[in-house]
Parts: sequence; structure tokens; C-alpha cells
Amino acid sequence: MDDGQRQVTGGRDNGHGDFPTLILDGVDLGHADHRVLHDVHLRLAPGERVALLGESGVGKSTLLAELRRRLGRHAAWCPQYHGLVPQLSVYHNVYMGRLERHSALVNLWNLVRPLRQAWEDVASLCAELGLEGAIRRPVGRLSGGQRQRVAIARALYQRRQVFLGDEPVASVDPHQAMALLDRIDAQHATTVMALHQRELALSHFDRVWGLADGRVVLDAPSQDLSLDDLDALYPSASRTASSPAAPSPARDDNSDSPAEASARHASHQAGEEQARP
Ligand SMILES: Nc1ncnc2c1ncn2[C@@H]1O[C@H](COP(=O)(O)OP(=O)(O)OP(=O)(O)O)[C@@H](O)[C@H]1O
Repeated sequence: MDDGQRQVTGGRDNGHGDFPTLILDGVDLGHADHRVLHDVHLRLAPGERVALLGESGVGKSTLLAELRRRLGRHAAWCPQYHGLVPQLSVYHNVYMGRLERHSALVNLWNLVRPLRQAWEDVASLCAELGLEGAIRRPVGRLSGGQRQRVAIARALYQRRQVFLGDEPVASVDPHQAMALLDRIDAQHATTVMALHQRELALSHFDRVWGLADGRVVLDAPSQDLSLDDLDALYPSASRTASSPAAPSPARDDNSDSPAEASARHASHQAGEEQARP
């Protein structure tokens, strides 16, 4: 067992209080023999909202899977491809978020002939998320945005301390994305979400973790970051946007690389420490 696991599993847990600070201290993450992320140093403290950014395939889902493994029952999970059962209704898919809280008999009953309380709980969550007319509909007949909201409803129904989301607002328009993030934040003081919307990362999160080239290259408060800092996490997009006839630098010369943005934040912090009496 490494330090990060000891921090999570060894702390106070009354089922309602804060989970212990989660620490990844120089770990490598990957799949079988394939190392995806090297020497990861990160801390997730209760009350922090973190946006996880980086190009496709860089390892965001891999990192989220590790956080989920370490947080265990502290974490509600909203997966990238929703993980819904298309043949079953919205009610059934949302209810399944909490199966482990009840006995097999209660679950069987609620799935076959829902008890009033379970139905009302799911119906009210669905109404909040704009799914009021759809609760009896099979998920396979919903739009992509509706399915995304069902997946979020199922994660909210889990009622855990930490919300882990793998691009949970990728299939909805920007207005809905903000409303959904507000709803998630209302229930969870602590969140980690993979995103591609840089503006949302700055407006809705306390901190940004940025991945590139198999490493964590950015770990800084969002208030210290600009869109240019986040753009630097997407070099392929900059290359695509550049004209092949007149190649231009990926970033303007005044903007920092993610590592420089992290360093800028660190030196800013050090300056504040020194200035303190
Ligand atoms: N189950 C797996 N087994 C082996 N390799 C995997 C597995 N899942 C992902 N990978 C590989 O790990 C690397 C990182 O994938 P990951 O899904 O973590 O990236 P990501 O940043 O979440 O990408 P995206 O934004 O496209 O979802 C990729 O090279 C991917 O092919």
C-alpha cells in the first residue's frame, strides 16, 4: 500500500463527514504493461473542485479510474459513455445508482414495482434535470443530451461526498452545461471532472489539473490561469489551426507553457508566504 492509499483509508469516516485528503505521491498509472502517466504528484482535499484537462488519449480517464479506486464508496461516478442500460427506463437506470444501499429484496421490489419513496426520489431528481416527461421511457430512445442527464441523475442519486465525472457535460449545450455543473456543485463540495470546455474550467472550478506527454504538467488555482494557459494543453489543436504554408507558434510568445503557469503560481505563492509577517 502506498502513501495515497493510507491517507484515504486511514482517516476519519463517519459516512457523512469529509473524506481524508487523497494524495498521489509519485505514482505511475496505466493499463497492464502500458504506462500512461508517469510520476503523478497530486492532492485532492475535501472542498476542492478540480477540472481535469488534456488532449484526447492523454490519460484523463486513467487518472479518474485511479481516483475512483482510491476513494471507493466516497465517490459518485459519472462515466464517459454513460454506462446506461438502453433497454431499461430512465427510472431503472437512475435507481441502479444506489443498488448497494439496499437489500436484494428491496432492490428487486423497487425495480419490478417501485415503492413510492424510491419513485418520488427518482422523479424529483429527473424533474430537476429536465427529464420529467421521460422517466418511463427506455434510455435507448432518448437523445444524447438526455442520456447524459440520466447519467448525471444516476451519479447524484448515489449521494456520495465526491463527484467524479468523465466529460459529464460533453453532450449538452453550454447553457445546460453550466446549469448541470451548478446542480452537481450544489450537492458536492468536492468534484473532479474531465472536461474540454476551457471556459467552464476557469468559471466553475477552483483548480485545474492539466495532462500532457504522459505527465501532470499543470496544477494551479483557476484564478491564476488564463485561457492561453489552458490552450497550451492542446498543441494538436493549435497545429491544426495553423496554416501549413505559414507555420506559426502554438502559443503567442507572451503566454506561458502549462509548466510555466504552474511555476508562476508556485512563485506567486512563495512571494505571499514571504510577505506574511
Ligand atoms: N483498458 C485499457 N487497456 C489498455 N489501454 C487503455 C485502456 N484504456 C485506455 N487505454 C489507453 O490509455 C491511454 C489513455 O487513455 P485515456 O482513456 O485515459 O485517455 P483520455 O485522456 O481519457 O482520452 P479521451 O479524452 O479520448 O477520453 C490511451 O493510449 C488509451 O489507448
